Amino acid sequence: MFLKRIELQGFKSFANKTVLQFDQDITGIVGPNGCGKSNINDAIRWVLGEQSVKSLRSGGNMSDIIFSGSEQKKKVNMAKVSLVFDNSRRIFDTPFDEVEIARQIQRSNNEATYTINRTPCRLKDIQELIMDTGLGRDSLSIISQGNISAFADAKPEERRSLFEEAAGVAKYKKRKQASLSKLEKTKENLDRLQDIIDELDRQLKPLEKQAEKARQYIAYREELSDIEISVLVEEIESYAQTIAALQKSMDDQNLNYTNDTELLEEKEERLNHLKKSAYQLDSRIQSLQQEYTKVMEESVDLEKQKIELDEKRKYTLQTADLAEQKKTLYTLKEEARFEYEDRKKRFEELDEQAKEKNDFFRQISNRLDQIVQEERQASSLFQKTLNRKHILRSMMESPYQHQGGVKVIMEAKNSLYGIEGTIAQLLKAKPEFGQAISNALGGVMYQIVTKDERSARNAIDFLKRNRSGRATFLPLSVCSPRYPNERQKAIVEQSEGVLGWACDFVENDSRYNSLKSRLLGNIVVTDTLEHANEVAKRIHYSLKIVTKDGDIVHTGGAMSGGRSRSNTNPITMQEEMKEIETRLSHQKSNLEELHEKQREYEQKKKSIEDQKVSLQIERAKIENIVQVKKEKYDSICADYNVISVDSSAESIELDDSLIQAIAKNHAKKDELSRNLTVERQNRFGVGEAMEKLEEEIRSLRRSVNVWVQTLHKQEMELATTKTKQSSALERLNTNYQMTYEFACSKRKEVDLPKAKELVRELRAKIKRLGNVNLDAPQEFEEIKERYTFLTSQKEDLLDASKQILEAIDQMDKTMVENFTTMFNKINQELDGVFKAMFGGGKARLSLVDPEDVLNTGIDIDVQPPGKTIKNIQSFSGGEKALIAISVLFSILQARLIPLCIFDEVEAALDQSNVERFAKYLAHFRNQSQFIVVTHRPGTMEQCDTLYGVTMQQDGVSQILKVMLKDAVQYIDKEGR
Ligand SMILES: Nc1ncnc2c1ncn2[C@@H]1O[C@H](COP(=O)(O)OP(=O)(O)OP(=O)(O)O)[C@@H](O)[C@H]1O
Repeated sequence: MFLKRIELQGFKSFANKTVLQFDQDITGIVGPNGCGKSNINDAIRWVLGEQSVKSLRSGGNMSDIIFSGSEQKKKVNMAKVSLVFDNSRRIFDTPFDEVEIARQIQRSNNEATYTINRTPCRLKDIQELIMDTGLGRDSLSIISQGNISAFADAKPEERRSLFEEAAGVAKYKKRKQASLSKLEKTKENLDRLQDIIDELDRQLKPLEKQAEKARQYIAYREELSDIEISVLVEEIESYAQTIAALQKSMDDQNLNYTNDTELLEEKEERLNHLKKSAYQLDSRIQSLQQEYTKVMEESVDLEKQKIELDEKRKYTLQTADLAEQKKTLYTLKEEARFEYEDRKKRFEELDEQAKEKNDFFRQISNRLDQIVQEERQASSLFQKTLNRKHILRSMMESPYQHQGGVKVIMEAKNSLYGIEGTIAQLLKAKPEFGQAISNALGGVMYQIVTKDERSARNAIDFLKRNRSGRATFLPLSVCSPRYPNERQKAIVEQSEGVLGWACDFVENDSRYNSLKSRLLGNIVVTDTLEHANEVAKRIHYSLKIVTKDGDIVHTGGAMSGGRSRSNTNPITMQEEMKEIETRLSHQKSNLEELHEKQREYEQKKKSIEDQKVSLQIERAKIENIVQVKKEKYDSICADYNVISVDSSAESIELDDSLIQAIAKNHAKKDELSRNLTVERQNRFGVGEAMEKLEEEIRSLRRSVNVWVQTLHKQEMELATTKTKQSSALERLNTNYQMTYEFACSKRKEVDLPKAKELVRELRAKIKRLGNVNLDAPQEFEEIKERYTFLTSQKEDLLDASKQILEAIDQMDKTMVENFTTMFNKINQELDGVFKAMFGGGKARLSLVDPEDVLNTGIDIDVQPPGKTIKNIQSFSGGEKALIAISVLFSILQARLIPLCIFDEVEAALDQSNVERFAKYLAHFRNQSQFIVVTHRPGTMEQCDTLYGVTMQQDGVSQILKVMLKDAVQYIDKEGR
């Protein structure tokens, strides 16, 4: 048997678990009205998926099919029905030999659950399982009295489903439906896709242009950066060379300018001095000249007197007697002697003076040599200090030469965000505390203070990117101040030798107060290391102590100190520079003093030399005169001695006033003349010196002028070059995020003028490109990719819809074929069945629209024996039922239907027709299984087994299995 068993529990009137076993082909279900027979039919349909509450003859809800209770029996809350099929013939498309389909419903949630072979499943699974098996909703396999009459009364289109079910096209129809909705969806998808594709297509064209532009821009930029980096490096280098050369030249010029200016001042001073000397010399010469003129006048007068006297004596010698001659000669002799001795004495005096001058000259020369020596030493010391100043100045200009990272960050400061400066720049030591503060800070002075952590991160990134070394950053945002505790404070401030706290000796912007106090707030400054040790001991080595000299007693007691050869650092530089400036100023004034002395002694030396020469000349002159005077005296002595007369000449009272006056006059004249010569020589020397000086001053003024102009020009050039250099550096930083050092590693050999021209051209090209959307290439690629993807999707969808259409076409063909075949087959059978049922006549099925096999309605043309009416509506109820039964049997003939459930289908037939029906039904024994609900004995007769359904007072249906012979008795008992 196909349907082996039905189990009902809680379903409608079957409150208790009830099992109906089917062992025979035709099973009759009999019983009085209202006992629950049709409920079995309902139960089968319910399990097979019936959803219509109405067709199940129930209330408004599906849960109304659950046994609702009776006067004697309480309602139940669950209904369950299961059907057990024998599937050894594989009527269901499943590999199991037995298939149990069950449905269950709870009153509480009104929800049904399904199982196939006790595995939960969906309603759809059950529908698919029974599809085209002949058990479907629209088949005639489960048929009631109502269906039978409805078939005859139905419109041709409504009848069609029965034939479709018989032809097994339902699955194709369903598949077609699914395909059509799939096609619809595909079409919708296609439309949506097409809209998107159109939109993308609209975007693609302008985006492609933009992308091309962006690519061009990027290519230009890459080319530009390639060249410009090299150009910038070249330029920066050339600027650096120019700057170095300019600075060197300016240093030289400055030195020249300073030297020349100082020289000029000095020379001008000297010129003034010389002018004064010249004036004094002129006055002195004038007064000497006047005196000399006077002495000369006196000399003329005296000479005149002397000539007159000598004339007289000459006359006496010629005319007087010997005694008188002798007297005269005696007078002459004494005068000659006087003159001789007088000149001799003067000669000796001059000699003495010449010697003295020589000694003095030597002394002055020695002193001058000494001064020259001192000047040389002072000058070399000055030069050394000056050199140190230059070194220091270049160190100040580049204080982080040895801290690569710090140097790079400070150079790129302007193009980086939030760089405040180094600790050394922000915390300035007060005078004399540079050493203490710099040692207290140590390496920390090179840390770079940033606004916040983000700026520090940014700067570290910059160093990494450029591989430019390391640096330590101190974000201001994390700087909390540090203070000594009250106890430390009290002890420190009362200790001997304490100068204060390190932060007292620092000047800074108030913004950096917390920075200062964090780094120096609890460092003590003392005057000496001894005091530092004492304080450290008193505070139990809990604070760092630094001496003014920079020695340190660390927390814990470790000590460091000493002095390195050069302890120049950014903090002490300033102080050292000041100290050097002071030293330079002292050394300079010392040098000037020495120069002054040197000049003074040179002048002295020259003057003494002149005097010496003059003395020598005079000495030589006098030496001759002494000789002449001696000869004259000797000659007069000889003349005197020749005269032998005694004239008592020796007793003559000599009047030598004239001769003395003449001698004095001579001496005076000589002295004046000598002095005049010396002074004139001096004056000449001064004049010469003045002229030379004036010439030198003029030339110096010209040089100073040239230095000033050159310096000015060079200053301008330096400023311009520096600006150009920093703008090139800034361009490197801003445009390429590169430091100069990093850029050097990227540099290529370029021909600078050509490269510059190329840079200009590329810039112009970039400018001509106008606004550029740099995201365009990526956007274009993305959209293009999407466009291609969607286009291929569209192709796929088109293919898919083509395939669906083909499948539908194929399904249509199959359906037409199957339907036509089945229709023809049923039609063929119908006439025979009809004849058998009606005992003659004829019947034929026809398609309303044979052209549209898939949708056409179906007409039945019947002509019972002896009747002429053809309109089916005009037949009686029994006839209509018989027609419907004929069609049903025709279908059963045409195809296998494994199970048919007839619920009082023959109710409207008369006895003879019931018998005919029942006999005909018996034909299908061994072919199909029948479950027949009936009240008609004729039908019952043909049943192999009968189930009697009874309902007692409690409103619960019960089953009683009876064999046919018992049934006959049963019928007899009932009297029907
Ligand atoms: N939910 C339900 N709970 C309890 N009883 C129910 C329920 N639904 C229907 N019934 C009962 O089932 C009976 C109707 O059964 P059914 O229609 O199968 O009778 P029948 O034997 O086919 O009658 P007839 O021979 O007149 O066609 C009624 O007595 C009805 O009260």
